[in-house]
This record gives sequence, structure tokens and C-alpha cells, in this order.
Amino acid sequence: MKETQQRCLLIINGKSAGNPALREAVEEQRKAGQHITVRSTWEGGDAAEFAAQAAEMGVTRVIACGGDGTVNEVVNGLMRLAHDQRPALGIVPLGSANDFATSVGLPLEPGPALAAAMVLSASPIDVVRVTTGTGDERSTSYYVNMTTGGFGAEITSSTPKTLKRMLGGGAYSLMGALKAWRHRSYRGTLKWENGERSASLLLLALGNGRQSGGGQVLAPRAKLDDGRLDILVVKDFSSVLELPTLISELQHFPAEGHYVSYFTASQLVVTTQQDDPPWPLTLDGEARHYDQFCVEVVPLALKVLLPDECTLLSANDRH
Ligand SMILES: Nc1ncnc2c1ncn2[C@@H]1O[C@H](COP(=O)(O)OP(=O)(O)OP(=O)(O)O)[C@@H](O)[C@H]1O
Repeated sequence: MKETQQRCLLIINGKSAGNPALREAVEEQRKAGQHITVRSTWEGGDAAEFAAQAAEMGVTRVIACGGDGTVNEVVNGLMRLAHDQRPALGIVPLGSANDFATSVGLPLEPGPALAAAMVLSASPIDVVRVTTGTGDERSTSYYVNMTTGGFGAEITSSTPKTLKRMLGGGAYSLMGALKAWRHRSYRGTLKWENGERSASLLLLALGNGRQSGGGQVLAPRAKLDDGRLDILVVKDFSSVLELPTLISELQHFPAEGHYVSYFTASQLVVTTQQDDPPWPLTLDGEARHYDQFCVEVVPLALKVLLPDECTLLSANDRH
């Protein structure tokens, strides 16, 4: 940790611009001599726009104040800058889930979180690039924590608590909930550098971080800086009798189980056949549908202000 003066840009989700604890925290840090410029968003896209202006403002730290959606928007803005011009990213968690901030061990209250963002050192982490569509429809975006695809993506993006209850309640409760949600599987072909498989899937999770959906750990062995994506594939089932095995496998994350496979790759491409429905994929907290998408690791692309003891950094691996 460094006790130095910082030039920071705070990007606040407009929803939280009046947050009293955040206002107090900014005032306190300014009194302590920190140079803080604040920008508040009006609508989606603003946070990325502000972040992309950070280099010309001469700031060294950009602090995203909001939920996971705001963090990922700021990441997208920073990725528009050349690598050596990207300021470090800090986080003051103000969302409802805050999955990234929670899993890396950042303080969750505005005062301590902003104070931490002034002194924490910046660790380089991987960023994940997602390319969707083809030809004129092609679009690229980035994320730092996790994205989910398939039926599970529709649930994780809308009701974090429901998902937790579903997975914690045993086979019949899960089956009931799945029926109520008009559960469906998605067919597709997954291709990565060491393999290929076609399957009917319930859930696909692509983790650089470990959790999504408000505390649901779907990539328990992920590291932020190992150049790999942790991939969880949950195959579909046809009867309630299969569910106990599926639930048990979801607790152990086997490399190759009956329903659950867990492996790593630096790139994964998912494609559907012409008659298959497009896949829901959560990007920025919202599920959108795609016929094809490619996720790939951009190694050590961004410096993030993290606790030195963060267990998601390879340097803190137990030997
Ligand atoms: N002034 C604003 N008022 C309301 N919504 C906004 C405003 N500015 C941006 N947004 C929307 O908020 C989204 C980001 O939300 P954010 O992730 O900060 O909160 P959240 O959804 O509550 O968090 P979490 O994902 O942790 O539950 C942006 O993608 C944008 O669409």
C-alpha cells in the first residue's frame, strides 16, 4: 500500500449520486488532499464514455462507483485506451449484487471502499473479450468477472436470490422452480483450443472471477491473472431422478462428470445450428440472444486496485 496523493476520476452510477455515505467519503478524501473529479451517469453508455476520457484528463485511478454493470462499463471505456494509457481501476460497490467486489475482498461500504481505492496497489489482471455476431452484426465488448450463457443466464441476470434458493433446496424444489421458469435447454457446439463438443446445455459459465448472480460461485478455481478462463458446462437432464447427481456435481465441479464439466481455456467459441434457438448470454447484467459468440482472454490488460492478499491473484497461490 502507498500513502500518496492520487488524481482520481470517480464515475458514479447516477442512481447513487445522492448517496450520503459516498458524498461524505468524497469530502473526507478531498480534505485529506486527494484530487478527485466526479462524473455521474445519466444512462447506459455514459460510464464507458467517461472512462475513455480518463487518459486525457491526466488521472491515474478511475473509480467505478456502482454495481457490476457499472464496473464492466468502465472496463469497456478503459479498454478503448492504449494499454500504457489505461489508468488503474478501483471500485466502490453500490450495486445490489457486487459480485466482483465481494469475491476479491474489497470493502463494501463507500467510506472504507474509497479510502482503500486511494492506497491499494494496482495488480494487472486479464480482461475477457466477447465478440458476438458475424459480418455487419459483429460487436465486441469486454468484462472482468463472469458471464453466463444458456437458460441459467436468464435466471442469474434477473433473480439472484431465486437462483440461490433453487440450488440450495434439493432436487424436487429445483425441478419445481425450473418448471415454473419454463426451463429449456440450448443446443450448441463449443470449440476451444483443446477440444470440441456439441451438447444440450442448461448453463454455461465463463469465469475470470468466481461468482455471479449475487453470490453464486460458478468458477471456484478461477484466477484473475492466469491467462485462462474457467469454464463450467452444465448439461441438460430429462428426469427429476437425475437431479441429485447434477446438484452433487455442482458442489464439486468435476473435470468430467455426468452433467457437469469444469475446465480452462484461453478462448471458447459457441455456435448454434440453423434450427437452434439463439443463446442467451448475460453481458452487463442483461441477457441478450446470439447465434454465435467468441470469448477470449486478453492477458494482463488492466490494472485493478485489489487487496494484496486477494486470493484470486496467482501470486497468492498456496504452495
Ligand atoms: N442515472 C441513472 N439512473 C438509473 N440507471 C442508470 C443511470 N445511469 C446508468 N444507469 C444504468 O445502470 C446500469 C448499471 O447498473 P449497476 O450495475 O451500477 O447497478 P445494479 O444493476 O444495481 O448492480 P448489480 O449488478 O450489482 O446488481 C447501466 O448499465 C445503465 O443502464
